[in-house]
Amino acid sequence: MAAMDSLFLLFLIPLIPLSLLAILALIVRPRPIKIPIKSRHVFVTGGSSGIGLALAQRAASEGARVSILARSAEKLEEAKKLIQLATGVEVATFSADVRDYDAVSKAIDESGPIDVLVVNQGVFVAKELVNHSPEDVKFTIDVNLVGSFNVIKAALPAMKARKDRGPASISLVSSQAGQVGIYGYAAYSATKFGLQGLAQALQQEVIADDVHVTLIFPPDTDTPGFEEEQKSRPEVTAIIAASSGSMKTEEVARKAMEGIKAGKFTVSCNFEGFLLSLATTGMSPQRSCWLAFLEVITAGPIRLVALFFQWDWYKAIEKWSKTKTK
Ligand SMILES: NC(=O)C1=CN([C@@H]2O[C@H](COP(=O)(O)OP(=O)(O)OC[C@H]3O[C@@H](n4cnc5c(N)ncnc54)[C@H](OP(=O)(O)O)[C@@H]3O)[C@@H](O)[C@H]2O)C=CC1
Ligand SMILES: CCCCCCCCCCCCCCCC(=O)[C@@H](N)CO
Repeated sequence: MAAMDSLFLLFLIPLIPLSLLAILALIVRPRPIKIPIKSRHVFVTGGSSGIGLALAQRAASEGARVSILARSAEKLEEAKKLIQLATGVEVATFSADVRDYDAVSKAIDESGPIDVLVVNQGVFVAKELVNHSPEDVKFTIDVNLVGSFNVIKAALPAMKARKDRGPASISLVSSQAGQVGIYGYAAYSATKFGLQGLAQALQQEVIADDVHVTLIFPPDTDTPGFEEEQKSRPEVTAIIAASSGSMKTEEVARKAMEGIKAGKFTVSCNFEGFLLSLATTGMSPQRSCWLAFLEVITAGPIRLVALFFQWDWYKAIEKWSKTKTK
């Protein structure tokens, strides 16, 4: 009898995860979606350098019509030549500052209705807040956060008005420093955390128009912007950021494009980034029942892992501040 009972229990055990998975498959929202790239209009802000340039080139090579926007006309021209050389595709360039709503709006209207909007422009200087001038803090917020609002607001009416053109996408390039606050990134992290709120609210507002929002979270990436940042980055910022290693620009663009096409809300770029996304998923939408399953069963343990990371980082900060005050 006892043997029968334990056999029965043995059959019952797998039923628990299986029914959880079945429930999640029923309830995850929004529903999974695929975003086509070929023959569509992809518009990339900050498309003249680094991650944005790599994304624009990737979209062109996949058969999209591509527009790029940035401030410097020279850098835009260079990027245009580079993409043409690599893919044979001629991209449209728009010189505008994302802080200037009218200029952004004019460029977007000129470019024609957008199917896939990639909001990627960003500035970053790693500096302790005490050493950061109020002007620089405001500049970071204006370009990274207010600029993103400007771009999306300017593109939204035409994106919502599309008829029979398939699912559209608005993706935003955040940062792993937009999932966890990091020493030296008070202003920068604040702007990238801001994108999370913008993206979550926006997804609810545009789902009925078949527009799908994606947030991309790269680690340190070997772009021209990063090269510049490294010249003055506090040592402890570099130590903490090293927990997630660094990636090649093309690799980040490949991950980002895969995520956009798969219609994911959250896109992590490496293994540490995947852990970070599990740890910080909170109230964000999840389209995949498999990932939802993983989020539910790892919720407790991943918090423990996060606390170990914090332990390690605070040790580094303590050690570093001692050597500094000596
Ligand atoms: N590199 C990294 O380590 C990481 C980067 N990121 C994020 O990825 C994004 C791209 O970064 P990355 O490729 O490194 O940066 P780059 O500095 O290499 O390129 C930035 C791009 O944004 C444009 N840009 C900057 N300011 C403005 C503005 N006010 N108006 C319009 N365009 C502007 C630049 O052109 P121009 O100057 O001519 O305007 C350029 O095309 C950023 O949002 C960044 O925060 C996230 C994680 C890691
Ligand atoms: C639960 C476990 C979590 C484990 C991993 C945590 C690792 C976090 C590292 C954060 C690195 C931030 C890099 C910012 C890059 C960036 O945006 C700058 N280069 C400026 O552009």
